[in-house]
Amino acid sequence: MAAGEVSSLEDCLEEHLPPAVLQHVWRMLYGKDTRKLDLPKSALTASLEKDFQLKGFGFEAAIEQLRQPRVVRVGLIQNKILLPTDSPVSEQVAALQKRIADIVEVAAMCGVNIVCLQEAWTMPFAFCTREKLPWTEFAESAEDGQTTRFCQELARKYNLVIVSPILERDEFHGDTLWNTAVVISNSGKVLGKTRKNHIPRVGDFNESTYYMEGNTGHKVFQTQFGRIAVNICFGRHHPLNWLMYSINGAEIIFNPCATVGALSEPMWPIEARNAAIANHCFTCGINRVGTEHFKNEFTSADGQKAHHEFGHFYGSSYVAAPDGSRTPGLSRIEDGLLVAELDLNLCRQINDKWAFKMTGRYELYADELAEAVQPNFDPYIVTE
Ligand SMILES: NC(=O)NCCC(=O)O
Repeated sequence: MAAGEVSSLEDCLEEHLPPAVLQHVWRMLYGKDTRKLDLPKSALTASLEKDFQLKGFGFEAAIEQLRQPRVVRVGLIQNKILLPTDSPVSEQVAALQKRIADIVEVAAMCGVNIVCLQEAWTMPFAFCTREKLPWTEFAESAEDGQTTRFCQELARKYNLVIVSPILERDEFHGDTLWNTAVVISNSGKVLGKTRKNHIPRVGDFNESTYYMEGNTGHKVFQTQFGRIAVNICFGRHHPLNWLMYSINGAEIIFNPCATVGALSEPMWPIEARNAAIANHCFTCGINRVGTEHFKNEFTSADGQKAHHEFGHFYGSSYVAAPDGSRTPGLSRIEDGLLVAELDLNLCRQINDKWAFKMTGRYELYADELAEAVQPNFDPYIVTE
């Protein structure tokens, strides 16, 4: 176990609660039981050899008369960086690519159709430092950068869709940097890209020093395995961001993140799960793991001493379903692959049951928000 870090909430409960009680606690905390997937022995052996956690769970939907089940397997990958942050940029990227290639191979063995990697997966989360070099050197073209080409090869080889969140350099628009997820089809083609809409200005997340708020709206990508969208990290705090992906038809919304325990851990199990409930879709929260060390000290502008570390990235990646159930999380300290089998029919079944879309009264909010964003907005407060 990493110094001072608990491996997971699930491990703590299993260690300390009697089995008869545990069963009720799981139901109260995680809703309807998810089925444990029977993953191939070869995949389990490979995950042990390559030293990452492998877990698999399935969500059920009711059998319908007129629609076949729409079963898809997603793979969520969380990982530490591998080399010291002052190693040459190209070596850091190459080491991470090798690690991801190993984990994606196991995802393919488990029949995964769509893989999502963590936010800015090719690099340390160096935005705390506010230094430009060498971090901006990790930025690449979304269309034909070496990371996209690497993912294209994997996508073709294993016939799976890959969501690859990177730091993007847009050479055609003044070398602008963006925080972008590239969606690569199982055919190997780049289906498109979608940029992070909401940029944090909290704690050491000094990301606004590097890139701009995304300008790609709320795109949804039609893949062979269902309609997917990507709400990058800080966007998970914004219910309207999730809502717009859902309004555009997303059945699965991936939420690749980089976030640390002291800041956001109490929010983590709630936000993506609530979005799955509110929007009748599946959501997948992915967070990196480990503690990253930077050579030069930086301050948090809070009067405390300068330091070299951002804090602990607590992993805990999970999948939530529209009926409010969720998988257990991956470890808080280890690399991991979470495989989840989803029947996308569950989205419409829950929509028909709870009807949050039908009862949403969006026209009320459209009108009121249109007024609220005007410079001369007068808040509707009733006084005596
Ligand atoms: N990467 C990122 O946007 N992190 C912000 C902190 C958080 O949302 O928990």
